[in-house]
Amino acid sequence: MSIEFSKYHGLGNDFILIDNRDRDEPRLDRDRAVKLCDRHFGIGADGVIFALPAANSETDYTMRIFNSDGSEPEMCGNGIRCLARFLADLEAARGRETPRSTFRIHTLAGTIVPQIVADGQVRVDMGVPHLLAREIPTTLVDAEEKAIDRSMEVADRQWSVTCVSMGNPHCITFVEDVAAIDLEKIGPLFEHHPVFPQRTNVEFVEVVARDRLKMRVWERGAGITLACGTGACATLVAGVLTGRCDRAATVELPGGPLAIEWSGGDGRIYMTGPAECVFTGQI
Ligand SMILES: N[C@@H](CCC[C@H](N)C(=O)O)C(=O)O
Repeated sequence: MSIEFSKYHGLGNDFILIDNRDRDEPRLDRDRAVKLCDRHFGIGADGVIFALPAANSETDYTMRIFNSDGSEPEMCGNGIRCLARFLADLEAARGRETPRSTFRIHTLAGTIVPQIVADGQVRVDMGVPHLLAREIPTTLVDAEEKAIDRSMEVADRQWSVTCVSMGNPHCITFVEDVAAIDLEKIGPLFEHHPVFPQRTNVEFVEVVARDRLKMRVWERGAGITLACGTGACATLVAGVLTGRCDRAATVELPGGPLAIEWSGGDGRIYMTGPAECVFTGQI
């Protein structure tokens, strides 16, 4: 069996994209996805994304994603920008008369709407953030409480953390110097900490200015990545909730910047950033 794939990245957060529009189940199982993500023995990627048929009449397509460890997250911000470009490319190749620039994508985190804008960047309506402990989920505070600037112990040290769900869980810590964090060591300890029953993504953030945040991430199921879209959104929310930043800011990641805005009107988060095709091939 041969399967066509495309490799895309959003600020170096890279994915193998599979056209899965002819069937409801992913064409590859999790074990195969893990092998393909391997950077030495496979294609190399942070995850595999499947473009599936619409789940209902309110959406155009469905996105499913496997992390490089084979687990399935609810959402992926950089991934959904890549998916939008991939779908636009597929529709253009099929000669669709009026190529779409906006897609309503069904995800495990609800409907997410990416839009390809004039300069080729993708602006995504990421929905509203969830803050209650049971929604993250975390047992750091009571189920109906919010974990904002709460203390937790990791590696014999107290960290002040804020927890935000963008459909997937994030634990954000503001630090003086983000470069000084030993992410390789500390990241997995947060990810697997017993207060996060579904594990967590963890972001370390330095406030450069009220509209500029520098962030490094350890992703659940993928480890250190060059960028995390949902993580950048969660970071801005944590910054606003703790009075550290404005509602619109640039989040600088190792792979480049993302523009994030938390609307004071509808409470939704908007993320704008690039997505590029690197190469295509056949498995
Ligand atoms: N890189 C992503 C997030 C991918 C999912 C994450 N690893 C998880 O398990 O929640 C992004 O850009 O948002």
